[in-house]
Amino acid sequence: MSTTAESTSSANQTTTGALSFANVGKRYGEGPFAMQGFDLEVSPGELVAIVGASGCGKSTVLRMIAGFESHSEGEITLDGKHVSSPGPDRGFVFQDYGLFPWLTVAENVELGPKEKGLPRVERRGLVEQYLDLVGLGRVRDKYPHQLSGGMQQRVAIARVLANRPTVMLMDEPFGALDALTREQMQSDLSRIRRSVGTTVLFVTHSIEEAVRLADRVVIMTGGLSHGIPGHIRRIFDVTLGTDRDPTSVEFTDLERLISQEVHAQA
Ligand SMILES: Nc1ncnc2c1ncn2[C@@H]1O[C@H](COP(=O)(O)OP(=O)(O)OP(=O)(O)O)[C@@H](O)[C@H]1O
Repeated sequence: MSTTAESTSSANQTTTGALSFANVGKRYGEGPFAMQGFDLEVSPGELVAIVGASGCGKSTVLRMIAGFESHSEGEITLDGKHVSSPGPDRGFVFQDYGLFPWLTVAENVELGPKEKGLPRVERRGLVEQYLDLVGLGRVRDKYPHQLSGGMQQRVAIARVLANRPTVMLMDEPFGALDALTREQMQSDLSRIRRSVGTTVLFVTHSIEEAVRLADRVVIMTGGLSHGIPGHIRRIFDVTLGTDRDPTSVEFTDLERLISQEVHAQA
């Protein structure tokens, strides 16, 4: 079982999970554009972090890829296919975990494969594989309320990965965690995504978190409260390698540059 999933994953690393936004804009109802002119190409297996002031449209971008929201103009494609509704090729990790409290950890992770109609033995294999990957094999029979916040978020990640998505969308996933747990989750996410090869779009308010995790950092600015649609201000490549030291000069220099851009006038 694990061999099958791993070979699918390595295929992901080179072939699937290419996201493209071409001149994408979003209006809620008949209101003004909340965001507009969003152009971005994301390569398979890339982790792109989106930062920017509150209300510039970061979550809107994720929700449009997820298919939770329609886009009003432009085009979004995943591996060349137009994105218009939710699908198992895109998994969403929310800040508040979104686990079903009446299901055990294993049952939560098994949900997606069950919906897909996979046979029981294959489902169990996936549950084991992804709970092991997030380090939670031992709590498979517990309920979400019996776990810490960090553990619940790990279950949420395993639940998404068990669907073997090509893209994982993460909206402030570690925002509710204490600093130590958050750091641990960041290094776990780096390890996990290297292992599964899924493309990741990651929204965060923490510039340090973005620099720790991302291949590129997209800075958004503007938004309805500024009177102009949210848009991309600048994109930074992060070329700090895999073992990033937040106290290094290179790290703090980049963090400072990004912070200046985020806090500049819209
Ligand atoms: N369902 C909705 N209906 C109407 N307006 C909305 C809706 N969802 C978001 N908006 C508006 O769209 C704009 C962008 O919201 P969005 O949540 O994408 O911003 P954000 O950058 O993620 O903000 P935050 O960092 O605070 O989460 C905001 O002005 C928000 O009020």
